[in-house]
Amino acid sequence: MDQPTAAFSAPGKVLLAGGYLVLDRNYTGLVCGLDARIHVHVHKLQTSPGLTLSEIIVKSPQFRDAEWRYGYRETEEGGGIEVTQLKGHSTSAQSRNKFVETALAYALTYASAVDHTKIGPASFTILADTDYYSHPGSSGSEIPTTTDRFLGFNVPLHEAHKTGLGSSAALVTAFTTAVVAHYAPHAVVDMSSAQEKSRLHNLAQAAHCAAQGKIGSGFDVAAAVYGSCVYRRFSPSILEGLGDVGVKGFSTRLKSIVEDTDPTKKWDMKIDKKFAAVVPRDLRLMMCDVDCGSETVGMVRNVLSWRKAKPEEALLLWETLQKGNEDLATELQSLASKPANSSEDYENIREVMLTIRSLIREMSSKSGVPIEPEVQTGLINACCQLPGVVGGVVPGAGGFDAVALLLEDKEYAIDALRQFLENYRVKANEGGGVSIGKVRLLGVKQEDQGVRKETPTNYQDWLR
Ligand SMILES: Nc1ncnc2c1ncn2[C@@H]1O[C@H](COP(=O)(O)OP(=O)(O)OP(=O)(O)O)[C@@H](O)[C@H]1O
Ligand SMILES: C[C@@](O)(CCOP(=O)(O)O)CC(=O)O
Repeated sequence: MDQPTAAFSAPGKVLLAGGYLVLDRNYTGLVCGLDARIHVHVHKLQTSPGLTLSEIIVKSPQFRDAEWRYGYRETEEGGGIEVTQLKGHSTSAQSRNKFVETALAYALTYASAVDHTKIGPASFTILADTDYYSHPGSSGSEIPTTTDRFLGFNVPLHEAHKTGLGSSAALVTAFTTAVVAHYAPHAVVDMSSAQEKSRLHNLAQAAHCAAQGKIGSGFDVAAAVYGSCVYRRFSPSILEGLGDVGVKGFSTRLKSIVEDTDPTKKWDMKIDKKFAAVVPRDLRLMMCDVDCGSETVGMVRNVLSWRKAKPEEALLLWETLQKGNEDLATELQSLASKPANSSEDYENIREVMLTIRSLIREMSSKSGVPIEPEVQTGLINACCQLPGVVGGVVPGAGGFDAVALLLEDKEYAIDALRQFLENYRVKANEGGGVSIGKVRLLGVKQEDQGVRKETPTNYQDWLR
Protein backbone atom coordinates (compact mmCIF):
# COMPACT_ATOMS: atom_id res chain seq x y z
CA MET A 1 0.00 0.00 0.00
CA ASP A 2 1.50 3.38 -0.88
CA GLN A 3 0.73 6.82 0.55
CA PRO A 4 -0.08 9.87 -1.59
CA THR A 5 2.41 12.40 -0.11
CA ALA A 6 4.81 12.57 2.81
CA ALA A 7 8.01 14.36 3.84
CA PHE A 8 10.85 13.67 6.25
CA SER A 9 14.06 15.45 7.21
CA ALA A 10 17.28 14.47 8.99
CA PRO A 11 20.02 16.66 10.46
CA GLY A 12 23.70 17.15 9.72
CA LYS A 13 26.36 16.64 12.35
CA VAL A 14 29.60 17.88 13.74
CA LEU A 15 31.93 15.46 15.52
CA LEU A 16 33.25 17.80 18.22
CA ALA A 17 35.58 15.19 19.68
CA GLY A 18 36.58 11.63 18.88
CA GLY A 19 37.64 11.77 15.22
CA TYR A 20 39.58 8.56 14.33
CA LEU A 21 39.07 7.19 17.85
CA VAL A 22 35.39 6.54 17.17
CA LEU A 23 36.35 4.06 14.44
CA ASP A 24 37.35 1.71 17.27
CA ARG A 25 34.63 0.39 19.60
CA ASN A 26 36.89 0.93 22.59
CA TYR A 27 36.51 4.69 22.20
CA THR A 28 33.65 7.15 21.73
CA GLY A 29 32.80 10.29 19.78
CA LEU A 30 30.95 13.39 20.97
CA VAL A 31 28.61 14.29 18.12
CA CYS A 32 26.41 17.33 17.93
CA GLY A 33 23.32 17.45 15.70
CA LEU A 34 22.82 20.60 13.64
CA ASP A 35 19.86 22.65 12.48
CA ALA A 36 20.97 22.12 8.87
CA ARG A 37 18.72 19.37 7.55
CA ILE A 38 18.13 17.42 4.38
CA HIS A 39 14.49 17.02 3.44
CA VAL A 40 12.88 14.42 1.22
CA HIS A 41 9.38 14.84 -0.14
CA VAL A 42 7.61 11.94 -1.82
CA HIS A 43 4.46 11.75 -3.88
CA LYS A 44 2.77 9.11 -5.92
CA LEU A 45 3.19 9.57 -9.68
CA GLN A 46 -0.13 9.76 -11.43
CA THR A 47 -0.20 7.97 -14.74
CA SER A 48 -2.54 8.84 -17.59
CA PRO A 49 -5.25 6.29 -18.34
CA GLY A 50 -3.96 3.51 -20.56
CA LEU A 51 -0.31 4.27 -19.79
CA THR A 52 1.72 2.02 -17.53
CA LEU A 53 4.73 3.66 -16.03
CA SER A 54 7.09 1.91 -13.69
CA GLU A 55 9.56 4.60 -12.88
CA ILE A 56 10.81 6.19 -9.71
CA ILE A 57 12.05 9.73 -10.22
CA VAL A 58 14.43 11.39 -7.78
CA LYS A 59 15.13 15.11 -8.14
CA SER A 60 17.44 17.48 -6.35
CA PRO A 61 16.12 20.71 -7.86
CA GLN A 62 18.61 23.02 -6.12
CA PHE A 63 21.29 21.66 -8.44
CA ARG A 64 21.62 21.72 -12.19
CA ASP A 65 20.80 18.47 -14.06
CA ALA A 66 20.15 16.66 -10.80
CA GLU A 67 17.41 14.28 -11.77
CA TRP A 68 17.72 10.52 -11.70
CA ARG A 69 15.14 8.11 -13.13
CA TYR A 70 15.07 4.50 -12.05
CA GLY A 71 13.41 1.35 -13.23
CA TYR A 72 12.93 -1.35 -10.61
CA ARG A 73 12.39 -5.08 -10.61
CA GLU A 74 12.21 -7.88 -8.14
CA THR A 75 15.23 -10.16 -8.59
CA GLU A 76 15.14 -13.94 -8.38
CA GLU A 77 15.89 -16.08 -5.33
CA GLY A 78 15.05 -13.33 -2.83
CA GLY A 79 17.76 -10.97 -4.03
CA GLY A 80 15.58 -7.94 -3.30
CA ILE A 81 14.57 -5.03 -5.51
CA GLU A 82 17.16 -3.99 -8.04
CA VAL A 83 17.05 -0.48 -9.45
CA THR A 84 18.47 0.55 -12.81
CA GLN A 85 19.13 4.11 -13.80
CA LEU A 86 17.17 4.90 -16.95
CA LYS A 87 18.58 7.01 -19.73
CA GLY A 88 16.74 10.29 -19.38
CA HIS A 89 17.43 13.70 -20.84
CA SER A 90 20.12 14.55 -18.27
CA THR A 91 21.50 11.20 -17.20
CA SER A 92 25.14 11.19 -18.23
CA ALA A 93 27.44 8.67 -16.52
CA GLN A 94 28.64 11.53 -14.33
CA SER A 95 25.19 12.13 -12.95
CA ARG A 96 24.86 8.75 -11.25
CA ASN A 97 24.15 9.26 -7.60
CA LYS A 98 25.50 6.29 -5.66
CA PHE A 99 23.91 7.34 -2.35
CA VAL A 100 20.44 7.83 -3.83
CA GLU A 101 20.64 4.67 -5.94
CA THR A 102 21.82 2.42 -3.11
CA ALA A 103 19.44 3.90 -0.54
CA LEU A 104 16.55 3.41 -2.99
CA ALA A 105 17.39 -0.25 -3.66
CA TYR A 106 17.89 -1.03 0.05
CA ALA A 107 14.74 0.76 1.19
CA LEU A 108 12.58 -0.75 -1.58
CA THR A 109 13.91 -4.20 -0.69
CA TYR A 110 13.05 -3.71 2.98
CA ALA A 111 9.64 -2.15 2.23
CA SER A 112 8.67 -5.00 -0.07
CA ALA A 113 9.88 -7.56 2.47
CA VAL A 114 7.53 -6.16 5.13
CA ASP A 115 4.63 -5.09 2.92
CA HIS A 116 4.06 -7.36 -0.04
CA THR A 117 2.12 -4.96 -2.22
CA LYS A 118 3.42 -3.87 -5.60
CA ILE A 119 5.98 -1.06 -5.84
CA GLY A 120 4.35 1.78 -7.79
CA PRO A 121 5.76 4.83 -9.57
CA ALA A 122 6.69 7.75 -7.32
CA SER A 123 8.59 11.02 -7.34
CA PHE A 124 11.07 11.98 -4.61
CA THR A 125 12.41 15.52 -4.18
CA ILE A 126 15.53 16.24 -2.12
CA LEU A 127 16.03 19.69 -0.57
CA ALA A 128 19.09 20.57 1.47
CA ASP A 129 19.68 23.49 3.80
CA THR A 130 22.18 26.02 2.53
CA ASP A 131 25.16 25.29 4.74
CA TYR A 132 25.91 21.82 3.45
CA TYR A 133 27.73 23.41 0.52
CA SER A 134 30.11 26.30 0.07
CA HIS A 135 28.51 28.39 -2.60
CA PRO A 136 30.52 30.96 -4.47
CA GLY A 137 27.59 33.36 -4.81
CA SER A 138 27.53 34.17 -1.10
CA SER A 139 29.53 37.09 0.24
CA GLY A 140 32.24 36.27 2.74
CA SER A 141 31.26 36.02 6.35
CA GLU A 142 27.62 36.89 5.87
CA ILE A 143 25.03 34.44 7.01
CA PRO A 144 22.86 34.23 3.89
CA THR A 145 19.49 35.83 4.36
CA THR A 146 16.67 34.64 2.22
CA THR A 147 12.97 34.35 2.67
CA ASP A 148 13.12 30.96 1.00
CA ARG A 149 14.56 28.28 3.24
CA PHE A 150 16.21 26.55 0.29
CA LEU A 151 18.64 28.16 -2.16
CA GLY A 152 19.13 27.26 -5.77
CA PHE A 153 22.88 26.63 -6.14
CA ASN A 154 22.97 26.89 -9.93
CA VAL A 155 25.77 24.32 -10.31
CA PRO A 156 25.72 20.55 -10.89
CA LEU A 157 25.90 18.58 -7.63
CA HIS A 158 29.43 17.30 -8.31
CA GLU A 159 30.68 20.89 -8.54
CA ALA A 160 29.25 21.95 -5.18
CA HIS A 161 31.98 22.03 -2.51
CA LYS A 162 30.76 20.29 0.60
CA THR A 163 31.40 21.84 3.99
CA GLY A 164 31.58 18.50 5.83
CA LEU A 165 28.24 18.53 7.66
CA GLY A 166 27.38 14.98 6.65
CA SER A 167 25.10 15.52 3.65
CA SER A 168 25.23 11.89 2.55
CA ALA A 169 24.22 10.52 5.98
CA ALA A 170 21.37 13.03 6.38
CA LEU A 171 20.26 12.33 2.82
CA VAL A 172 20.34 8.53 3.15
CA THR A 173 18.48 8.71 6.48
CA ALA A 174 15.71 11.02 5.26
CA PHE A 175 15.50 9.22 1.92
CA THR A 176 15.27 5.64 3.27
CA THR A 177 12.66 6.86 5.78
CA ALA A 178 10.61 8.44 2.99
CA VAL A 179 10.81 5.31 0.82
CA VAL A 180 9.75 2.99 3.65
CA ALA A 181 7.01 5.39 4.79
CA HIS A 182 5.67 5.56 1.22
CA TYR A 183 5.67 1.88 0.38
CA ALA A 184 5.26 0.29 3.83
CA PRO A 185 3.52 2.99 5.90
CA HIS A 186 2.79 0.71 8.84
CA ALA A 187 6.57 0.48 9.39
CA VAL A 188 6.85 4.27 9.92
CA VAL A 189 3.84 5.29 11.94
CA ASP A 190 5.19 6.91 15.05
CA MET A 191 8.56 8.59 14.61
CA SER A 192 9.10 8.69 18.36
CA SER A 193 8.91 4.91 18.80
CA ALA A 194 12.26 3.44 19.85
CA GLN A 195 11.77 0.33 17.73
CA GLU A 196 10.95 2.29 14.58
CA LYS A 197 13.91 4.60 15.12
CA SER A 198 16.31 1.72 15.59
CA ARG A 199 15.00 -0.02 12.45
CA LEU A 200 15.36 3.17 10.43
CA HIS A 201 18.85 3.55 11.85
CA ASN A 202 19.84 0.00 10.92
CA LEU A 203 18.50 0.35 7.40
CA ALA A 204 20.14 3.75 6.82
CA GLN A 205 23.43 2.52 8.29
CA ALA A 206 23.45 -0.55 6.00
CA ALA A 207 22.60 1.53 2.90
CA HIS A 208 25.12 4.27 3.74
CA CYS A 209 27.95 1.78 4.27
CA ALA A 210 27.09 0.02 0.99
CA ALA A 211 27.03 3.33 -0.91
CA GLN A 212 30.34 4.42 0.63
CA GLY A 213 31.90 1.05 -0.15
CA LYS A 214 33.21 0.80 3.40
CA ILE A 215 32.01 0.31 6.96
CA GLY A 216 32.94 3.57 8.71
CA SER A 217 32.10 4.32 12.33
CA GLY A 218 28.55 5.38 11.39
CA PHE A 219 28.44 8.33 13.81
CA ASP A 220 27.02 10.54 11.05
CA VAL A 221 24.05 8.24 10.39
CA ALA A 222 23.52 7.86 14.16
CA ALA A 223 23.35 11.67 14.49
CA ALA A 224 20.99 11.88 11.51
CA VAL A 225 18.62 9.43 13.23
CA TYR A 226 19.03 10.29 16.92
CA GLY A 227 20.52 13.81 17.01
CA SER A 228 23.29 14.75 19.44
CA CYS A 229 24.87 11.96 21.48
CA VAL A 230 27.98 10.29 22.74
CA TYR A 231 28.41 7.52 20.19
CA ARG A 232 30.06 4.13 20.47
CA ARG A 233 30.19 2.36 17.14
CA PHE A 234 28.63 -0.96 16.11
CA SER A 235 30.76 -4.02 15.35
CA PRO A 236 31.51 -4.05 11.61
CA SER A 237 30.79 -7.81 11.54
CA ILE A 238 27.04 -6.98 11.73
CA LEU A 239 27.11 -5.70 8.16
CA GLU A 240 29.78 -8.02 6.83
CA GLY A 241 28.29 -10.88 4.83
CA LEU A 242 25.09 -8.97 4.03
CA GLY A 243 26.02 -9.09 0.36
CA ASP A 244 24.44 -6.82 -2.19
CA VAL A 245 21.10 -6.35 -3.89
CA GLY A 246 20.54 -9.17 -6.39
CA VAL A 247 22.51 -11.76 -4.41
CA LYS A 248 20.44 -14.81 -3.37
CA GLY A 249 18.71 -14.29 -0.01
CA PHE A 250 19.64 -10.59 0.28
CA SER A 251 16.08 -9.57 1.10
CA THR A 252 15.79 -11.92 4.11
CA ARG A 253 19.26 -10.99 5.37
CA LEU A 254 18.50 -7.26 5.09
CA LYS A 255 15.17 -7.67 6.91
CA SER A 256 16.81 -9.53 9.76
CA ILE A 257 19.61 -6.91 10.04
CA VAL A 258 17.06 -4.07 10.03
CA GLU A 259 14.82 -5.78 12.58
CA ASP A 260 17.76 -7.06 14.62
CA THR A 261 16.49 -10.63 14.75
CA ASP A 262 19.73 -12.51 14.03
CA PRO A 263 21.25 -13.46 17.41
CA THR A 264 24.72 -13.69 15.83
CA LYS A 265 24.51 -10.14 14.48
CA LYS A 266 23.03 -8.09 17.30
CA TRP A 267 23.42 -4.31 16.92
CA ASP A 268 25.76 -3.22 19.68
CA MET A 269 26.24 0.51 19.10
CA LYS A 270 25.58 2.81 22.06
CA ILE A 271 23.77 6.10 21.69
CA ASP A 272 24.20 7.96 24.94
CA LYS A 273 21.66 10.78 25.12
CA LYS A 274 22.69 11.80 28.63
CA PHE A 275 24.80 14.44 26.90
CA ALA A 276 22.02 15.20 24.44
CA ALA A 277 22.36 18.96 24.89
CA VAL A 278 26.06 18.60 24.00
CA VAL A 279 26.26 22.37 23.63
CA PRO A 280 24.73 24.14 26.65
CA ARG A 281 22.06 26.71 25.88
CA ASP A 282 24.22 29.72 26.85
CA LEU A 283 26.83 28.68 24.34
CA ARG A 284 26.45 28.53 20.62
CA LEU A 285 28.20 26.37 18.13
CA MET A 286 29.32 28.19 15.01
CA MET A 287 31.22 26.96 12.01
CA CYS A 288 33.69 28.74 9.75
CA ASP A 289 34.08 27.39 6.25
CA VAL A 290 37.42 27.87 4.52
CA ASP A 291 35.97 26.41 1.29
CA CYS A 292 38.77 23.91 0.66
CA GLY A 293 37.17 20.58 1.66
CA SER A 294 39.09 17.40 2.50
CA GLU A 295 39.53 13.88 1.23
CA THR A 296 38.59 11.97 4.38
CA VAL A 297 39.25 8.47 3.01
CA GLY A 298 42.98 9.04 2.41
CA MET A 299 43.38 10.74 5.79
CA VAL A 300 41.77 7.83 7.63
CA ARG A 301 43.91 5.30 5.76
CA ASN A 302 47.13 7.11 6.69
CA VAL A 303 46.24 7.68 10.35
CA LEU A 304 45.25 4.03 10.76
CA SER A 305 48.40 2.76 9.08
CA TRP A 306 50.51 4.91 11.45
CA ARG A 307 48.52 3.50 14.40
CA LYS A 308 49.25 -0.01 13.19
CA ALA A 309 52.94 0.71 12.72
CA LYS A 310 53.34 2.36 16.16
CA PRO A 311 50.82 0.57 18.40
CA GLU A 312 52.33 1.60 21.74
CA GLU A 313 52.70 5.28 20.91
CA ALA A 314 49.20 5.28 19.39
CA LEU A 315 47.64 3.53 22.40
CA LEU A 316 48.98 6.20 24.74
CA LEU A 317 47.74 8.97 22.50
CA TRP A 318 44.31 7.34 22.00
CA GLU A 319 43.85 6.81 25.76
CA THR A 320 44.87 10.39 26.58
CA LEU A 321 42.63 11.79 23.89
CA GLN A 322 39.68 9.67 25.03
CA LYS A 323 40.15 11.08 28.53
CA GLY A 324 40.17 14.63 27.11
CA ASN A 325 37.06 13.90 25.04
CA GLU A 326 35.23 12.50 28.07
CA ASP A 327 36.27 15.55 30.12
CA LEU A 328 34.83 17.80 27.45
CA ALA A 329 31.51 15.90 27.46
CA THR A 330 31.37 16.08 31.26
CA GLU A 331 32.12 19.82 31.33
CA LEU A 332 29.49 20.54 28.71
CA GLN A 333 26.94 18.44 30.51
CA SER A 334 27.66 20.07 33.82
CA LEU A 335 27.14 23.51 32.25
CA ALA A 336 23.97 22.34 30.52
CA SER A 337 22.48 21.17 33.80
CA LYS A 338 22.93 24.59 35.47
CA PRO A 339 19.97 26.98 35.50
CA ALA A 340 19.77 29.41 32.58
CA ASN A 341 21.56 32.74 33.01
CA SER A 342 23.64 31.60 35.98
CA SER A 343 27.02 33.29 35.73
CA GLU A 344 29.22 30.94 33.81
CA ASP A 345 32.86 30.16 34.03
CA TYR A 346 34.09 28.66 30.79
CA GLU A 347 37.70 28.20 31.91
CA ASN A 348 37.50 24.40 32.23
CA ILE A 349 36.00 24.01 28.77
CA ARG A 350 38.61 26.36 27.33
CA GLU A 351 41.40 24.31 28.89
CA VAL A 352 40.08 20.92 27.89
CA MET A 353 39.57 22.07 24.29
CA LEU A 354 43.15 23.33 24.17
CA THR A 355 44.37 19.97 25.52
CA ILE A 356 42.39 18.05 22.90
CA ARG A 357 43.78 20.27 20.13
CA SER A 358 47.33 19.79 21.23
CA LEU A 359 46.83 15.99 21.25
CA ILE A 360 45.26 16.18 17.79
CA ARG A 361 48.27 18.13 16.56
CA GLU A 362 50.48 15.40 18.03
CA MET A 363 48.42 12.84 16.05
CA SER A 364 48.88 15.05 12.96
CA SER A 365 52.63 15.35 13.25
CA LYS A 366 53.23 11.71 14.16
CA SER A 367 51.02 10.29 11.40
CA GLY A 368 51.99 12.95 8.87
CA VAL A 369 48.29 13.66 8.19
CA PRO A 370 47.23 17.33 8.24
CA ILE A 371 44.37 16.88 10.73
CA GLU A 372 44.80 20.36 12.16
CA PRO A 373 46.69 22.04 9.31
CA GLU A 374 48.65 25.23 10.01
CA VAL A 375 46.04 27.50 8.43
CA GLN A 376 43.32 26.01 10.64
CA THR A 377 45.54 26.38 13.74
CA GLY A 378 46.01 30.05 12.87
CA LEU A 379 42.29 30.56 12.27
CA ILE A 380 41.16 28.84 15.48
CA ASN A 381 43.81 30.60 17.59
CA ALA A 382 42.84 33.98 16.19
CA CYS A 383 39.13 33.31 16.81
CA CYS A 384 39.88 32.20 20.38
CA GLN A 385 41.30 35.68 21.09
CA LEU A 386 37.94 37.28 20.37
CA PRO A 387 35.57 38.25 23.17
CA GLY A 388 33.08 35.51 24.05
CA VAL A 389 34.81 32.73 22.08
CA VAL A 390 35.43 29.79 24.40
CA GLY A 391 37.27 27.43 22.06
CA GLY A 392 37.43 25.79 18.68
CA VAL A 393 38.33 22.48 17.05
CA VAL A 394 38.79 20.92 13.64
CA PRO A 395 35.86 18.51 13.83
CA GLY A 396 35.68 14.94 12.55
CA ALA A 397 38.57 13.92 10.37
CA GLY A 398 39.84 17.52 10.42
CA GLY A 399 41.72 18.88 7.43
CA PHE A 400 40.10 21.71 5.54
CA ASP A 401 36.46 21.08 6.40
CA ALA A 402 34.69 23.89 8.27
CA VAL A 403 36.06 24.48 11.81
CA ALA A 404 33.74 24.44 14.83
CA LEU A 405 33.77 27.18 17.47
CA LEU A 406 32.00 27.38 20.80
CA LEU A 407 31.11 30.91 21.80
CA GLU A 408 28.76 32.69 24.12
CA ASP A 409 25.35 32.89 22.52
CA LYS A 410 25.34 36.69 22.73
CA GLU A 411 25.10 39.28 20.00
CA TYR A 412 28.38 40.99 20.94
CA ALA A 413 30.33 37.74 20.53
CA ILE A 414 28.71 36.79 17.22
CA ASP A 415 29.16 40.34 15.84
CA ALA A 416 32.82 40.44 16.85
CA LEU A 417 33.44 37.11 15.15
CA ARG A 418 31.59 38.16 12.01
CA GLN A 419 33.53 41.43 11.77
CA PHE A 420 36.84 39.71 12.38
CA LEU A 421 36.24 37.14 9.62
CA GLU A 422 35.24 39.85 7.17
CA ASN A 423 38.90 40.80 6.75
CA TYR A 424 40.58 37.52 7.59
CA ARG A 425 42.86 36.15 4.83
CA VAL A 426 45.88 33.85 4.82
CA LYS A 427 48.49 33.94 2.06
CA ALA A 428 50.30 30.74 1.02
CA ASN A 429 53.63 31.96 2.44
CA GLU A 430 52.00 32.45 5.86
CA GLY A 431 49.89 29.32 5.95
CA GLY A 432 52.31 26.44 5.41
CA GLY A 433 51.79 26.56 1.63
CA VAL A 434 47.98 26.83 1.78
CA SER A 435 46.25 30.12 1.10
CA ILE A 436 42.67 30.68 2.11
CA GLY A 437 40.40 33.34 0.75
CA LYS A 438 37.34 34.54 2.55
CA VAL A 439 36.30 32.52 5.55
CA ARG A 440 32.53 32.16 5.60
CA LEU A 441 30.62 32.03 8.84
CA LEU A 442 27.98 29.37 8.35
CA GLY A 443 24.48 29.96 9.67
CA VAL A 444 24.27 26.56 11.40
CA LYS A 445 23.95 25.98 15.09
CA GLN A 446 23.36 23.00 17.36
CA GLU A 447 19.93 21.33 17.32
CA ASP A 448 19.16 18.10 19.04
CA GLN A 449 16.54 16.46 16.90
CA GLY A 450 17.07 13.46 14.71
CA VAL A 451 14.99 12.29 11.78
CA ARG A 452 11.46 13.64 11.83
CA LYS A 453 8.25 13.86 9.87
CA GLU A 454 7.61 17.17 8.06
CA THR A 455 4.53 18.80 6.58
CA PRO A 456 4.45 17.92 2.86
CA THR A 457 2.80 21.22 1.82
CA ASN A 458 5.91 23.17 2.98
CA TYR A 459 7.75 22.26 -0.21
CA GLN A 460 5.23 23.33 -2.88
CA ASP A 461 7.53 25.93 -4.50
CA TRP A 462 10.14 23.29 -5.26
CA LEU A 463 7.87 20.56 -6.54
CA ARG A 464 7.57 21.70 -10.11
N1 LIG B 1 21.31 17.62 -2.09
C1 LIG B 1 21.69 16.41 -2.52
N2 LIG B 1 21.00 15.78 -3.47
C2 LIG B 1 21.35 14.57 -3.91
N3 LIG B 1 22.43 13.89 -3.46
C3 LIG B 1 23.18 14.48 -2.52
C4 LIG B 1 22.84 15.76 -2.00
N4 LIG B 1 23.78 16.10 -1.08
C5 LIG B 1 24.65 15.07 -1.00
N5 LIG B 1 24.30 14.09 -1.85
C6 LIG B 1 24.99 12.80 -2.05
O1 LIG B 1 25.99 12.69 -1.06
C7 LIG B 1 27.30 12.68 -1.65
C8 LIG B 1 28.31 13.46 -0.78
O2 LIG B 1 28.60 12.67 0.32
P1 LIG B 1 30.00 12.68 1.10
O3 LIG B 1 29.95 11.57 2.10
O4 LIG B 1 31.10 12.74 0.10
O5 LIG B 1 29.96 14.08 1.81
P2 LIG B 1 29.32 14.61 3.15
O6 LIG B 1 28.52 13.52 3.75
O7 LIG B 1 28.59 15.89 2.85
O8 LIG B 1 30.53 15.09 3.96
P3 LIG B 1 31.35 14.50 5.20
O9 LIG B 1 31.32 13.00 5.03
O10 LIG B 1 32.72 15.09 5.04
O11 LIG B 1 30.65 14.99 6.39
C9 LIG B 1 27.08 13.29 -3.03
O12 LIG B 1 28.05 12.83 -3.95
C10 LIG B 1 25.70 12.78 -3.39
O13 LIG B 1 25.73 11.43 -3.82
C1 LIG C 1 37.79 10.05 10.85
C2 LIG C 1 36.39 9.66 11.29
O1 LIG C 1 36.47 9.16 12.64
C3 LIG C 1 35.49 10.89 11.37
C4 LIG C 1 35.19 11.56 10.05
O2 LIG C 1 34.35 12.67 10.32
P1 LIG C 1 33.92 13.75 9.24
O3 LIG C 1 33.25 13.00 8.13
O4 LIG C 1 35.15 14.49 8.84
O5 LIG C 1 32.96 14.64 10.00
C5 LIG C 1 35.83 8.60 10.36
C6 LIG C 1 34.57 7.90 10.89
O6 LIG C 1 34.28 7.98 12.08
O7 LIG C 1 33.90 7.22 10.08
